Amino acid sequence: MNYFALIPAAGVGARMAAGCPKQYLPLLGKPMLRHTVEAFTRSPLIAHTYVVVSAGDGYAGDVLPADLPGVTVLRCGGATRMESIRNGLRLLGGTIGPDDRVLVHDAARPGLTPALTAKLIDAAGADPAGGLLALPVVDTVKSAAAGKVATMPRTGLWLAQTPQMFPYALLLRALEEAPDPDAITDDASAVELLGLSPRLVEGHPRNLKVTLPADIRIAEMYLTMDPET
Ligand SMILES: Nc1ccn([C@@H]2O[C@H](COP(=O)(O)OP(=O)(O)OP(=O)(O)O)[C@@H](O)[C@H]2O)c(=O)n1
Ligand SMILES: C[C@](O)(CO)[C@H](O)COP(=O)(O)O
Repeated sequence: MNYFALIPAAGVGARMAAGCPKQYLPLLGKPMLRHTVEAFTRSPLIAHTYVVVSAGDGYAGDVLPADLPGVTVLRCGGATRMESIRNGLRLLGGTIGPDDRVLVHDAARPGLTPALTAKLIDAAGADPAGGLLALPVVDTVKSAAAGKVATMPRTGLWLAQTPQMFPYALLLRALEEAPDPDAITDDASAVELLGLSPRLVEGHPRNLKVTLPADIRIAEMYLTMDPET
């Protein structure tokens, strides 16, 4: 069984309001996407890394030159994260075997390390339902609906990170069969809709999703830290 990384990188980062898609913003002088890709190219467990960008992406060629070893750019991005991933998986049908594992990882999570990838593969690589990095909720959780605020029990709640790792055939089927793809915000939820329970493996705060401008400084701080922490 081989492990492949698939990085959806076709979003624009609307919440960032930057002059270019957020995955190309410099972190410590290097585009965010390059940090993310290198987390996989530095991992001996990953056979190849595929990056999904939009057809008209004008940045990818500079950030990920065609001769970057172990990396292929696929210009098949869609209107949503899920569409970008599904389009990439369809294109890789003849390349990745049904039981090979695909690790889907957001371009916007540059703090991933080979150690975290190894932890996920070690804990869930053999699980037919797959698995994902996630963090147990540490804050008190409130719900607010129709003017009523209530407190939710936080026991058993986790925040999903990526990579999210599944057998290729299972993930493609889950995304093809999802009844409401717009409601699917991560890959694991599509697999859960098939009645399966992907394994939760504790991740690390350094693997944050860079979503808001303030996240850039936090991501840079983690990138200066020892990747084994
Ligand atoms: N049509 C899309 C939308 C998002 N993504 C990717 O999905 C990941 C997670 O999405 P998010 O970080 O939320 O990206 P955006 O939707 O681009 O940003 P925002 O939520 O800030 O608007 C990112 O790596 C992004 O590049 C994608 O490949 N195709
Ligand atoms: C997949 C994900 O990173 C899990 O936390 C997240 O849902 C993706 O972000 P989006 O803003 O929902 O696209």
